[in-house]
Amino acid sequence: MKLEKSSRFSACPGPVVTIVLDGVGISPREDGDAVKTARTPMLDKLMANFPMTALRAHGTAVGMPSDEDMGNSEVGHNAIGAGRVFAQGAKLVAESIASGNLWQGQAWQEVVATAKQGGTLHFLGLFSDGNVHSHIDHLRAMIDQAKKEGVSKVRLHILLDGRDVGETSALDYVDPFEAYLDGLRSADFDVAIASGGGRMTITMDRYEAHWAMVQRGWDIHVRGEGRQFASAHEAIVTYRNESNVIDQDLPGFVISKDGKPLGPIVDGDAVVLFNFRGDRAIEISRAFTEENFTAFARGPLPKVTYAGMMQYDGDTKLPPRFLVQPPAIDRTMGEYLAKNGISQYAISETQKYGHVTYFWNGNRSGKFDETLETYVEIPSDVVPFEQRPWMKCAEITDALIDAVRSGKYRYLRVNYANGDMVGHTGNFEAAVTAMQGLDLQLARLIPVILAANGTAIITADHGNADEMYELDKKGNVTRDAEGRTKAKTSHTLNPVPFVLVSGEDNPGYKLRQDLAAAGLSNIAATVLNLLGYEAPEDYDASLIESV
Ligand SMILES: O=C(O)[C@H](O)COP(=O)(O)O
Ligand SMILES: [Mn+2]
Ligand SMILES: [Mn+2]
Repeated sequence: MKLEKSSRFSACPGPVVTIVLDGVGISPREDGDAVKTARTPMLDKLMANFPMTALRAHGTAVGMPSDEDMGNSEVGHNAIGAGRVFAQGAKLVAESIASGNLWQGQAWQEVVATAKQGGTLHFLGLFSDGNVHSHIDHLRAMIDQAKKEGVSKVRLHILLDGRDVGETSALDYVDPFEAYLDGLRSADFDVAIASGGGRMTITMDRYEAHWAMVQRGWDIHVRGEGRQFASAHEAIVTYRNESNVIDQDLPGFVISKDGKPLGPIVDGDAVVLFNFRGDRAIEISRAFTEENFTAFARGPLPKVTYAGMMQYDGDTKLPPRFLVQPPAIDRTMGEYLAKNGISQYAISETQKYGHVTYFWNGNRSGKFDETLETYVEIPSDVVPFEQRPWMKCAEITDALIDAVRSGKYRYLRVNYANGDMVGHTGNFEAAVTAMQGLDLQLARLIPVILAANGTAIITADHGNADEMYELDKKGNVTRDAEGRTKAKTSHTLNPVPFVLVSGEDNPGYKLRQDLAAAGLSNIAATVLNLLGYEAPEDYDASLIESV
């Protein structure tokens, strides 16, 4: 894994810093664009005065099945870190189902065998077609197949989305699905929704930001302990009437009959977590599989056959049993740098910490080199982010400035969560404030990088805050008769900025103009060139050429 010194590019005399503004895309319109609406004098100045281009960050450019698929943090950071595009979970699972390979795999066969020995087969996961963490079609295919293979009892534990899909769309998924289940149910096939809740209140925490969420999910799905309803539909309607929250924040519920939960998880059952993306699947998978588990009081651990849709962590091999082989992301830029003795620093706050470490390194939670790499996590607030739209961007910047000034690191990277985490709340004013808070930090950080003779790359992993209102099919903001807009909480299909900021008048390179559809996977080669190396042959092209 030796990197060749470049004969075309001289190494940047100071540190190279990649700044990922999570969820900050470039929208073609002004309406509902919190990025343009925000007063961001620093970002504006940088975009106007330094070489800039727009990068594709969605669809096939990041390994998603189609260009209708928005980008997300996993596929975006994977592409940035690996310098190549890998077919991603969404695509691999769909293919594995279409080809039938999934059913041939040992994991599926063990799951089915467990259920056929008298256990219940449970499916747990994000219940939408967002295609970020999961897809409801994969769930359907597995239920159909389980029935075909003679499984007699299936229970579903559904996490309501409202974050990768419309903010109040839960019933658009639940109602047709109940009708589909009605059609499947027979004397020898018993299938029902057993529990659920909003994805941001139960089960799908990430990076250990808030274990209490996972504990609530555990109690609801596994122990059947929670407020009882006759159906998921009833739970959703009741909660919506009681409090004005969007789907992702709906409280958990247990479906019961005569006071008895319909599907607690017990010894001898099989459990499939049908999310393919790992960040929000790891904690609950640990709860199901770790013998010595201390994150919360789990109670007795039911002896189940547990399978993830994928293996979520390539370093810890979690979970050991999984249905589809994850993308084989290898030879990431982080690994190359580590193996060539180049020091690295990565920082974010908890909510995005794994994005600049685990996703960046091809879904591996460890380091390549303990001595050459420093990873810093600033603890995130545990509050709704519309209440703290600045999040931890100032604290991150404090630490990053120290790291740049220390002179210890050749390559640094940071993820600022604001555009994305506040974008997901659907609160336009908060998203504007988030961008303004971020701009203050760029105004502190950039001069420090330039004073160290460094180069900064400002970019993003996908859009979010750039489109805070739902659009119609023609791409115009939807307004009702009173002119009211509908909040959009999900990511966008927009490209993202790539701004190359350096203090040198003649840095010896310029942006290439001949790359037709450059995307996030072109960043890694660019970074290696800026550090004075040629990129590995199979990396996607660099965005710069020497002059
Ligand atoms: O997990 C989430 O919060 C959303 O589904 C996707 O957001 P991210 O891809 O930016 O993390
Ligand atoms: Mn993101
Ligand atoms: Mn996001």
